[in-house]
Amino acid sequence: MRLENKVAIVTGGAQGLGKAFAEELLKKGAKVCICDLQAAEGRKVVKDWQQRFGRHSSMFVPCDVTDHDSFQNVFRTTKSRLGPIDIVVNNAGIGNEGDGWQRTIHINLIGVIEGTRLAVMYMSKEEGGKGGVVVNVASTAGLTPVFNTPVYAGSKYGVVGYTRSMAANPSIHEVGIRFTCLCPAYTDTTMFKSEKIDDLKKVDSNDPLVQMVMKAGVNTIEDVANGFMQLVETDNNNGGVMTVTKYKGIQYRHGKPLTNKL
Ligand SMILES: NC(=O)C1=CN([C@@H]2O[C@H](COP(=O)(O)OP(=O)(O)OC[C@H]3O[C@@H](n4cnc5c(N)ncnc54)[C@H](O)[C@@H]3O)[C@@H](O)[C@H]2O)C=CC1
Ligand SMILES: CC/C=C\C[C@H](O)[C@H](O)/C=C/C=C/C=C\C=C\C(=O)C/C=C\CCC(=O)O
Repeated sequence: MRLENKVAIVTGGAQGLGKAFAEELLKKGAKVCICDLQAAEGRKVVKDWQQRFGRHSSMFVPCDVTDHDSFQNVFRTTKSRLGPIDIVVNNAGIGNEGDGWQRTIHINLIGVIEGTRLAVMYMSKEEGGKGGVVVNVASTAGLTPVFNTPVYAGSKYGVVGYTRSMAANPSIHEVGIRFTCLCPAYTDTTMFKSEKIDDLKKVDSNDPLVQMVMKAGVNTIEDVANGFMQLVETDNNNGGVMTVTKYKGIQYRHGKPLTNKL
């Protein structure tokens, strides 16, 4: 997919991976709407991008992906201000395992399903759209058990299964949308820092969590953004599940689609 003048929505784009994904799309000439709970941060980020990439390059819409009306407003506003939507990145996520764990499922799984359904409504050729690509951000915690975050892992397993099932639709060619999944391992963002693993490493390198992280390694945000761009730009990867790990790099599971030369 050539990205020049394409229109993208990135949820959870005010910081971390979502912000990085949006910035890489802007660098390739796409126009991007980010949505997030963090309105002040989101507006600050977009103000910087408008100075760097042009006043009409990007926009921010405050949104809670668990609130259907607020989420639908993102699509409606993006289409009216930037044009028909080509790319939807369901990235927003949290990692709460304690009180209020249900919100982890609501944001990480139900929010992704909501965003994917809105993407079909706005991009499907059967609905008058131009087709496009959906990138649902899961995690390697959606592919392998993670003993200390079972709720989070459950939400991410759900994202992988849901996304692959959407891609398996026999009439997918009439819909004209690629459904893909991005599964990074640990990545150095605010979410990862909340795990306080670095503090743990100082105390007990025999801790099973430390050992799991040491085995998987910790990605930089750039490592994951590189995988993300490959996922978006490769045209024949419907159903593709991409892992990004420090020790294996970028890999597709279930067979590796060719990376088309743009
Ligand atoms: N950091 C890591 O180690 C990994 C992260 N991931 C996934 O990548 C995605 C992004 O993670 P990070 O950038 O690390 O997290 P982060 O915590 O740095 O950023 C998440 C963003 O999502 C926003 N957000 C949270 N709930 C929201 C809601 N209900 N509606 C709208 N926006 C909301 C937050 O305000 C924040 O700006 C998440 O889905 C996460 O599960 C996957 C694998 C590894
Ligand atoms: C509460 C959540 C907070 C932080 C967690 C991070 O955000 C992140 O999402 C969690 C990642 C967990 C990864 C756990 C194990 C990773 C293992 C590997 O990457 C290596 C093994 C398998 C890779 C998957 C596969 O190809 O089978």
